[in-house]
Amino acid sequence: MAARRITLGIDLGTTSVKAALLGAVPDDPSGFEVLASCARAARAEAAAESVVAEPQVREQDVSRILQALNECLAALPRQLLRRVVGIGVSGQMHGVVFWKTGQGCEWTEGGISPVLVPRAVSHLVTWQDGRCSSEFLASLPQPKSHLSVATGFGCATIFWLLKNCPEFLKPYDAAGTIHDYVVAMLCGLPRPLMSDQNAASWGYFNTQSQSWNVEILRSSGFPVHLLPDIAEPGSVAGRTSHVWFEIPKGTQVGVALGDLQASVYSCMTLGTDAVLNISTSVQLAASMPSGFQPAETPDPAAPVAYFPYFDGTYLGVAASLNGGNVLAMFVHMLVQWTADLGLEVEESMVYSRIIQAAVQQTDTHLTITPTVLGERHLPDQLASVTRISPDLSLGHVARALCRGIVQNLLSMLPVRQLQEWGVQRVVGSGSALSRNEVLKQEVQRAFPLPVSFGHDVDAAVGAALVMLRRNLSQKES
Ligand SMILES: Nc1ncnc2c1ncn2[C@@H]1O[C@H](COP(=O)(O)OP(=O)(O)OP(=O)(O)O)[C@@H](O)[C@H]1O
Ligand SMILES: O=C(CO)[C@@H](O)[C@H](O)[C@H](O)[C@H](O)CO
Repeated sequence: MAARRITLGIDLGTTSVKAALLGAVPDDPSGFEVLASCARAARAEAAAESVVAEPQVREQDVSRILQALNECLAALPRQLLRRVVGIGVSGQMHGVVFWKTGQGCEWTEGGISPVLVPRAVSHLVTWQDGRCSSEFLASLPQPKSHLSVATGFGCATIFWLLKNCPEFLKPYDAAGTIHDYVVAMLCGLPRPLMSDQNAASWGYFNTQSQSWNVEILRSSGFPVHLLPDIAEPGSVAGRTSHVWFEIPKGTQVGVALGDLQASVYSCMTLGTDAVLNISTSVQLAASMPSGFQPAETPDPAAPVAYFPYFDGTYLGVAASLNGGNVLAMFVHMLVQWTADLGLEVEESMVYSRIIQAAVQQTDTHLTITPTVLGERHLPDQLASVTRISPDLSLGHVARALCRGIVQNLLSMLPVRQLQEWGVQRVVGSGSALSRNEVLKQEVQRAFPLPVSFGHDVDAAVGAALVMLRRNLSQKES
């Protein structure tokens, strides 16, 4: 009997790194099962001290991300890792990391097998970075793309660095998202490869022609040599250059996906499904009919964006910057206030207490618009709290916060629009949702459509699933 095919999916998220092992199950309607999974908090933001003295800077330490990745791999069953035939990688979109070709990492002995350790690599400037003000963005050339450029987008960050710290860029000759970097390091690629899913998230990329706006960028002095080569998402980027946690040397590694597309891929079973993913941020996405082409020019005021999916198709997406991170800020604030009062409390305990309190408080008049980080289409609109009554219990606040996150998203992409697109069901995904009963209740309350909930390592599952399906179709042809 032929050995069962297993693929590994990795998701390099903003808060955590996740890994999932998938096995093919030909008799099951989904065609796969999750054999094992693992998640590790990266705590990479706290560890990153920026050379840039700007309050809005959001950077992450790449060595912390790789450490979390190594910990995830070490926790997966070795007898399964030995049988992995393909690795799919996804991660936080929009961000940019720089490295020196040939010196981006080192493989060092790590006990069981060699591990990846970053070397000549910058911090990751993430999608949450706010250094590009509205005035700065307005000074940039107009892209030839249907997607507008926002702060935290790779090309905007590079423009900012070029203008404000040109010395910073000098040591580096390669750039990519954090997941492009990991793929390049696993395979020892001489030049990074990037899928259109991630290229579109950097800005100045035309999805119709599948090319960067090279002339527009070059004429503004942009270092175009830093733009990665474009390749199809999930196509083979290369093969692993070392044995890695028992995964054989020479295993195929796919061109990295966006975490949005990977999450959607893991749980959208029908073209009439919408996917609601709540993790650090939150997205509501539905597929556009085949043949759909977005407008030729960007509309920075539009709350819905059209992101490339697979095989020339698009997702219509409301991508809010304010999701699980707003709850995390609230929890962090409570922990800090408690410490200021001379007491100590664990974050995980605060999460479970606020969720419990809000489960008891089934309704509230309190209204919270949770846009603490603004939105890409409304960067200057911050959060607000209204309809405050004397009964301001923890339950009221936590319930209103969860409701606000869902309502804010629906104000960007109303149910009516989903229905016009033919959506008949909503599938919920993401670990902020799967761990929070109140968010689930608010999602069910908000959608007049059937809602089902997936698992909490969805993007990792999606990345593994793309590789599993590609591997099966290669074997069949
Ligand atoms: N103990 C907890 N109970 C409930 N929710 C929690 C708990 N700890 C964290 N969360 C929520 O989970 C969110 C982090 O989710 P997750 O680990 O999926 O992030 P991520 O995958 O790194 O994000 P992304 O995929 O957007 O990059 C936090 O922002 C917080 O809202
Ligand atoms: O949440 C993210 C990273 O943790 C982002 O990659 C989002 O997926 C992204 O901002 C959005 O979905 C598309 O703009």
